[in-house]
Amino acid sequence: MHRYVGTIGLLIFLAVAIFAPVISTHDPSSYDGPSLSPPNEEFILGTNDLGQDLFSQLIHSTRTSLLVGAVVAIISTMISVVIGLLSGYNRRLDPYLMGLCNMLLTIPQLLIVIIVVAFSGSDLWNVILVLSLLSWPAYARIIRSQVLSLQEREYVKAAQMFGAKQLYILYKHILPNIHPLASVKFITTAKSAIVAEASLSFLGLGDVTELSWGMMLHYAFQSDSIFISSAWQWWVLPPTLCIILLTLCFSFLGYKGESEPYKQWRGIKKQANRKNELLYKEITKQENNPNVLLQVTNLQVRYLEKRIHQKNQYQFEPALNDISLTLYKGEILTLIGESGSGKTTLAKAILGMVPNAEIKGAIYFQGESLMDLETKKRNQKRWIDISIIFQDSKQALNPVLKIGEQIDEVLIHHLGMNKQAARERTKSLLHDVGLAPHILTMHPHELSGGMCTRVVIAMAVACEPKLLIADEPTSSLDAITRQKVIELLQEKAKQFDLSMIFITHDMTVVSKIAHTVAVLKGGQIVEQAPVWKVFNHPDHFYTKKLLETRGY
Ligand SMILES: Nc1ncnc2c1ncn2[C@@H]1O[C@H](COP(=O)(O)OP(=O)(O)OP(=O)(O)O)[C@@H](O)[C@H]1O
Repeated sequence: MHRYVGTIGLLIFLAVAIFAPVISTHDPSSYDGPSLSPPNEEFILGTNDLGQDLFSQLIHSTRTSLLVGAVVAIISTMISVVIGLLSGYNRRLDPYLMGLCNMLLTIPQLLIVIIVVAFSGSDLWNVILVLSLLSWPAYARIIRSQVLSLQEREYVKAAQMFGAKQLYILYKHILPNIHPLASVKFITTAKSAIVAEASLSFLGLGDVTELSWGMMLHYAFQSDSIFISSAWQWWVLPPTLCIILLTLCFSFLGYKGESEPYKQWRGIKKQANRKNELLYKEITKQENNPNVLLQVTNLQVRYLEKRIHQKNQYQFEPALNDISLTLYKGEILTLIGESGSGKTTLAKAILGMVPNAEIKGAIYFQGESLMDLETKKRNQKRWIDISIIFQDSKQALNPVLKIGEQIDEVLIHHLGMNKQAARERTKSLLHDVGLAPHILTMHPHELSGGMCTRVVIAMAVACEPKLLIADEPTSSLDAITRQKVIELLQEKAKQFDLSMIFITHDMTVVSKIAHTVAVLKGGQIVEQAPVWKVFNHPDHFYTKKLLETRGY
């Protein structure tokens, strides 16, 4: 909607600029009327102190503002993109180009513009050139960072490895990712160039041979009559409003409003919340079993992004459908199923970590409804009551913090320990997971994948939670390390009377660690049973197929 308003507004301004000679009723520079005439039939917006028609001046000024905005935006965006690309690609040129950027960024720009225009003459093209040359550095830096980061992405590396030419990579992978930045740069620069030109003209530094809204304001404020008569209403207000409206049109153009699917989505979420309320009431009526740790009832999760568009209607496909499961204290439940069956979504839904999704159903933890909790309270449960270990342990650790600091942070923030006590406990936690004390001062990139998994396990059990959710923690480990990590988790489960939801594709791991197994297929649990039953007498044909393909 905002974009439509912006585009229509800009098109109107553009049409006015193009057809200015046709729309205007007088020659804007001729002295056709009486001095300071109020609006009347002949002079729609009245006249200025020299008897010139203000309406015609206003219409012709649109050309100057649009010209300045468009040309400055084009030149400045092009310079930003070229300098950003050169700097990102060429390591030799980079320090010089970035040095220039930094220098230009530290100089007060308005002052420079005023000095340069004052000395070089206030010709409109001088103003355009100065504004263009001073407004590129900030975005050139942003584009350079983007180029540097894109060059490290897997898909760019893969393209380089299969021998793709630099131009191909630039066209196919780099430019499409820079395009949104360049669009934003264009819009913001056009907006500020229009305001800058108007300000310069207002200060008397504009081109006196070109009509502009700023120049109209400059002449208006030079005339004493503006302060003692009502002439300001037709001399000052219209150009001021035009500047505001044109910049607003650019702002609207750059504003990314709520998309159509999102609007439908909000309606769906509202309905879900109402249904959830009814379900909670029903469940809370039921008696609580003290041995039940986690109770998931009729859980349905639909992602905003997982949708199909049919007959002008968006349909959001469920990633999880009607999931119900019970986890008892001390139980280790493994979740198995093919890729995309919803295992990770279930883990994240329990922790409330799927923000862009509609969630129906109920999740009770120790008799308390997790979905009823405010986000802050639910987040507080993380680490203390429920911990999660993600698939890629290295990614879960902060690369710029030392391992010791990361574990200390959990203990200090969640258990309120002082620094010294936290450090002692961190040492003992690392010892428990079989890591030497010198790990404390190392960064994640200095550790192997298996060591990172151990660190994450140490963090996950640091606050002695009741439930640990482990999402394929062993998938990237070799057989021996995998075995060690499994034993470690079993030991921790015993030590802290921990219940666990363990997600894995590995049947050997299931057979070693699980008490019960839940088999997920297409977002639904097709079978849930004790591990011996699943391995010996699976009920569902999908479970049988899954076991057969894994050689069981
Ligand atoms: N952020 C998301 N936005 C939209 N759809 C998503 C998102 N995350 C997951 N999905 C979809 O939800 C479904 C379940 O995904 P999920 O990651 O839970 O599967 P999984 O069983 O954990 O897979 P894997 O074993 O490969 O990790 C998939 O169809 C996936 O496309």
